[in-house]
Amino acid sequence: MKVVSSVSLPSLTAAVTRLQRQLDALSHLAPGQRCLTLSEAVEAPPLIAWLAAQPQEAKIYWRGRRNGEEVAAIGIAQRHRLDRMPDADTLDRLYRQLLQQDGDGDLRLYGGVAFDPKQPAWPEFGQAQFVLPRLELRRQGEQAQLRLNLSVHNREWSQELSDAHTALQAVVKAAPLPPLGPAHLLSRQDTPNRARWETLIGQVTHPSFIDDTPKVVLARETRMRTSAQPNPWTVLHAWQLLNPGSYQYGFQFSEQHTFISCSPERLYHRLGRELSTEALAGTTVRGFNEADDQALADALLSDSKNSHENQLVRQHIEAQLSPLADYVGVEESPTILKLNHIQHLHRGIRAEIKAGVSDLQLLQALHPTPAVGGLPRDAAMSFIRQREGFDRGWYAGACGYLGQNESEFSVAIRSALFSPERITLFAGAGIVGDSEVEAEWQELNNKLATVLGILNGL
Ligand SMILES: C=C(O[C@H]1C=CC=C(C(=O)O)[C@@H]1O)C(=O)O
Ligand SMILES: [Mg+2]
Repeated sequence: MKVVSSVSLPSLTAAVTRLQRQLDALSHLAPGQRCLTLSEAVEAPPLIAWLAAQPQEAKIYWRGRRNGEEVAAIGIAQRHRLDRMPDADTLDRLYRQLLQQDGDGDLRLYGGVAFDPKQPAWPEFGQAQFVLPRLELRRQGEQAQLRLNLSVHNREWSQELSDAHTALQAVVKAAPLPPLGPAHLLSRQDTPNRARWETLIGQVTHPSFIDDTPKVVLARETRMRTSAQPNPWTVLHAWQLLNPGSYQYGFQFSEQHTFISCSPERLYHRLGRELSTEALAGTTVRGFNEADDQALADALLSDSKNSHENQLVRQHIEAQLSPLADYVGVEESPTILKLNHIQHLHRGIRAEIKAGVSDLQLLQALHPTPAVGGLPRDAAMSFIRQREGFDRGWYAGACGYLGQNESEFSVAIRSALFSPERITLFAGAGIVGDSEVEAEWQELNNKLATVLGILNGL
């Protein structure tokens, strides 16, 4: 029989006080140790609302697709920002050094890498940025932990203790999320526009191109100006309610710019040497009723263009993982992954990676997959870089966290960047030989429908 504890969890304020006491008792760090985490059980507030209310930068929200774990993190104990993509050896050294610092084995660096290291980086985000947050609220069901991370990376221990005190003192209670409206759309600009899209599809599907480059995922940037800027955390919250089975995350390194995503796509999840990834490509809309919805799903499963889109992703992932793994297994028949407005073809892929293979090797092997880049990777990336007409930045990049025993990354599609002057939305579609201009343009619109619905509700 399960014994239900009658002892209630401490409030956030009480947990902060307890952490302050733990901090007071810490005058030194054990020799050789570089990081330390203090933690307290806590009765979790609504995490996004708590995060939105905090005065401290940076703010990170993460909710994985797997087990409902939710994280809200604030402040920075360590920041690793790369403005140019360093070579693999430098990255590998940095990564191993970071993970060696791990005190309780559960330290996580949250962040992301851009889609294309050869495109100009988004200011504030960089080509890659990972942070060890100062404070993390991790919630799993009713259980939550408030974690305070301390680090002596590039600094004195006494300074670190004093900064940690300041961060604890600045924590405030959750407040209701600011409402979305009222606001209205002032302007909208699509890059590429419809005419340019037609040209690009013509170039990609031309026999002389497609024979060597069977798939290019072309994307569109939609810039919108509204009469009042909605709070990005309120938008993320509304989005997550509509797609509860997707990854949900947000990165705000300063108050100016916030990148949010409600992505259905996993790049990979690694637990020890067990790896789980997927081929997610091929799209149709949802039906108005159950019969309609099933008919659309059946049509998607038997459609040759969409099957081809998915197969190319699957084959590439399998080939990329094989040299790094003792075993790779792929679901032969795709299944349907249903979202609020659209449905996708999905193939689960599992692997047991070889001992010693690092997350950076995995990131380099898997990212970007042909679900967002194309095939062959270099030719498709070069086409996108030269012709698409905007910098993808973190859209279609990889966002998540690195840990010693466990790491997880999502592909940052279905995403939006909030800037002082505008909101930028992104959507892409896999272009293959049988692609049709209008159908692929509609697919972009379908992929934006959920977030546009939220923003139109302003
Ligand atoms: C590139 C995107 O979606 C990818 C993921 C799923 C299905 C896709 C498709 O059917 O084209 C795309 O490959 C995006 O949403 O921006
Ligand atoms: Mg498609």
